[in-house]
Amino acid sequence: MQVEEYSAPTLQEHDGARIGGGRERLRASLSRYRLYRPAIIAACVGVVLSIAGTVAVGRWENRLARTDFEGVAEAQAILVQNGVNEYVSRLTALRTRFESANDDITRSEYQTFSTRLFEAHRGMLRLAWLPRIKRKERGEYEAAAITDGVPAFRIKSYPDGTVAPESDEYYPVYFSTEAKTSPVYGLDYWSIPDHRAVLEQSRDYDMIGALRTRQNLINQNERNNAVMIGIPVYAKGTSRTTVADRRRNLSGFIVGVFDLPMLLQSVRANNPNSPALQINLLPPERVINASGVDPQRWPADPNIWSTTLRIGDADWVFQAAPAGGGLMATHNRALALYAAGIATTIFLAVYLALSSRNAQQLALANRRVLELAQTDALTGLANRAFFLEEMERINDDKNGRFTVFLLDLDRFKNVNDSLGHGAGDELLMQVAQRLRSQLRDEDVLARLGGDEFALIQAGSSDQRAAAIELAQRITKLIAEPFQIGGQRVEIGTSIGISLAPQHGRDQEHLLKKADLALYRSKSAGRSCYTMYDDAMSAELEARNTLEGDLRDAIAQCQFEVHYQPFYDAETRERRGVEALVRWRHPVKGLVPPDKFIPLAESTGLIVPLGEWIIGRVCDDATAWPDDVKVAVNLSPVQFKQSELFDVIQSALARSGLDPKRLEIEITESVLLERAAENESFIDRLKGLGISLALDDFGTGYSSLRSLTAFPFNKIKIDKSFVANLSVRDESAAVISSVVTLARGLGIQITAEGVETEEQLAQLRALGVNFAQGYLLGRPMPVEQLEQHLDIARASDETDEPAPQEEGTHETDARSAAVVALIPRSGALLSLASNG
Ligand SMILES: Nc1nc2c(ncn2[C@@H]2O[C@@H]3COP(=O)(O)O[C@H]4[C@@H](O)[C@H](n5cnc6c(=O)[nH]c(N)nc65)O[C@@H]4COP(=O)(O)O[C@H]3[C@H]2O)c(=O)[nH]1
Repeated sequence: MQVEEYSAPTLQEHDGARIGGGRERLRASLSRYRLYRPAIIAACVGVVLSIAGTVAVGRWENRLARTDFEGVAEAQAILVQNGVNEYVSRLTALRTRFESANDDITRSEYQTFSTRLFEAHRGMLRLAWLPRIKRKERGEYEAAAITDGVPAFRIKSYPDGTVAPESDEYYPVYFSTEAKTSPVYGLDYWSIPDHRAVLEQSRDYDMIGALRTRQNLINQNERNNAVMIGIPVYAKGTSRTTVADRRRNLSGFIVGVFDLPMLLQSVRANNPNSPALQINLLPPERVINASGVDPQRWPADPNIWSTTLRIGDADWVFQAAPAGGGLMATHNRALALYAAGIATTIFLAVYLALSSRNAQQLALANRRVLELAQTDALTGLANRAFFLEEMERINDDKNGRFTVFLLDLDRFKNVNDSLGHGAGDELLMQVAQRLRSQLRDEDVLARLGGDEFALIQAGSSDQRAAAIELAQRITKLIAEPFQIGGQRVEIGTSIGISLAPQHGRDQEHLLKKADLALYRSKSAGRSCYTMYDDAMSAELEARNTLEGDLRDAIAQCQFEVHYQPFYDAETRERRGVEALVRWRHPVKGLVPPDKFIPLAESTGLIVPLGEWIIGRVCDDATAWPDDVKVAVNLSPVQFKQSELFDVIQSALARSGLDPKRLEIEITESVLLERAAENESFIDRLKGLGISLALDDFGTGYSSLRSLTAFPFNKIKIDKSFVANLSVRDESAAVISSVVTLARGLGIQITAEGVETEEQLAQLRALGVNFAQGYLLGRPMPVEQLEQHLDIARASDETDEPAPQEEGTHETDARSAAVVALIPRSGALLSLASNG
């Protein structure tokens, strides 16, 4: 990872889908319509049904009302007919009276008789006697009337009321129920054309004539809706057989005027429960229209009911209409039904709308829960669960051809550790965005957790080529620098690929194989991709077998600790030994640590194994002379165990080994994590008197910062530097600088892997403190070492060959050969001399 200052950070926007506003709005409207469709349909159906119901009930109500109305109108017509009949019968009674008495009736008799008739009938306006006055009788009559108390009685003409001109005969109002001062007295009905026509007809045919009077005659207060009935009176005892008889013998007319509204009022007063009607009475003149319909008898208005009334000798038209203008019944039921229908509709529509909305909200909530369950919260990608489901779904498709990629970010941990988790999160989001940009819609991208991503590439014609092409693109894209919080960050990605159906169909196999390939990419140096092949499975199988064996080995104590001595580079005096573990495999023989330590570390088995080693080493070392120090390697995995300090302390306590004789060797990678915890752990170790060595210096990170940050007592220069001493001048230069630096810090230096005298001489010249290597002694079992030490002590006088490591790799003969060679190297001599 490289971290540099970056001045203008620009974070790319999340590449969410953007759809045109118009389409979006249309889609929103459609989905709203779909949501509320049941409510809308219910509302429409409800309104239609309400209207239909209202119309039907309205019609039914109308029919009812019409029937009611017709019944009432008919009853009123009967009542009016009765009233008219009664009225006419009274006029007829008056005629009888006149015809029996003839001229003998005096004004006062008339007054008495007619007032009785008049009072009994409220609709009557006037009852009058129109005598037939011949020209020569005029003066006599006028004088008699005045004598009777009618002031200034004169026979008058209609319409201006002036004195009537000379005529053969007159029919003036002579007797009347009016007050004697009324101007009606003397009015000649013969001068009123329509009155005269009716009267002439009634005279000629001895019938009761009737006339609808529409104009005020004399009295301005006279009502318009009046009916005049005229009855001819013939002279007593005269013939009335022919028209001529009747014309000749006519002595006058009884004229009655009754007011129609008043008559109806009186009818209604006698029937208070009858509903109000507007009633019209039309005279018998018939007007037939073009279609042959009598508009009076059969009016177009359906609200008018009509019948005929017999008045006098003619049929009059009686018309009745509801007083309010419409039919009598209101549409209460229809309105109530309409109101109830609309209210029910509204209720139902609102209920359905709310239910739909609730259902939608529930569905949305469910979908959100499902989404959350399927989505990685940080990146918004699919999560592991969804990814597995998708694989299964695609697997179910018989023709499913797809490629599985597993991706692991390289150096992501360093970003997290150095820039913080916020930066780590931001980096993951940007990685997700870059990956997404490389995929098609049908591909599936997921974050499985941490810095692990996975994707399914949908099948294409050349699956393998397409997979490689995509892997190359992704590797290149992720290797490009990121800008995180104003800083430039460089990482990489390792990819493992498996193909379906070639490498299997079910998700378990495909993921396992992609994982194996990923493992290979990582061990191959990262930032690369690997496609699965069957050899990887074989390797895995071997590894699994080894893991099983390793577990058994720990249980069955198949391990041994061998010791390799190290010496003072200058004097070649022994200084101590390094403990190096070996596995005595029942079948494979002695297995070196680099074949099982990494596996023990990845499986966590290193923890119990390491605990055993420390105990073993402490126990062994207590038997050795005090000047022999013992160094133990600690794995980074052990270092993370919080119990490690207690393990070391109790091993020391149990064995009684002086902590000053114990040296802990760690590699620099241990120090890169958990700096604070490491510092306190190291302080506690040093507090006990244990010394600390930095192993494999020159490989890996080799940061000088570690040297100054932690209180190392020793640096162990890696054997690769020593091997290169004679080949590359830089190696000597590096060792020289480290020696200078270490001296300045008060740290001692051990050179590992010293195999030749030349190397030893060079190292000595460079100022290295200690030397360790095959030249001086290979790792060896404890008995051999102890024997060697004893021998060494005992052989102060006798030459002894340098001790050799035993093992299945070396035959006894070979060991003997090596032993035979050692004295020629001179190492034994120095051991012996310094023993
Ligand atoms: N070519 C060459 N090699 C030489 C020479 N002198 C010593 N060596 C080898 O160099 C390795 C030194 O150990 P190391 O760097 O700590 O490297 C060790 C150490 O990292 C690890 N290891 C060994 N024992 C333990 C242990 O008990 N615990 C832990 N955690 N790691 C251990 O395994 C590594 C390998 O151990 P070994 O196979 O024993 O290999 C040993 C040793 O046999 C030489 O002149 N030439």
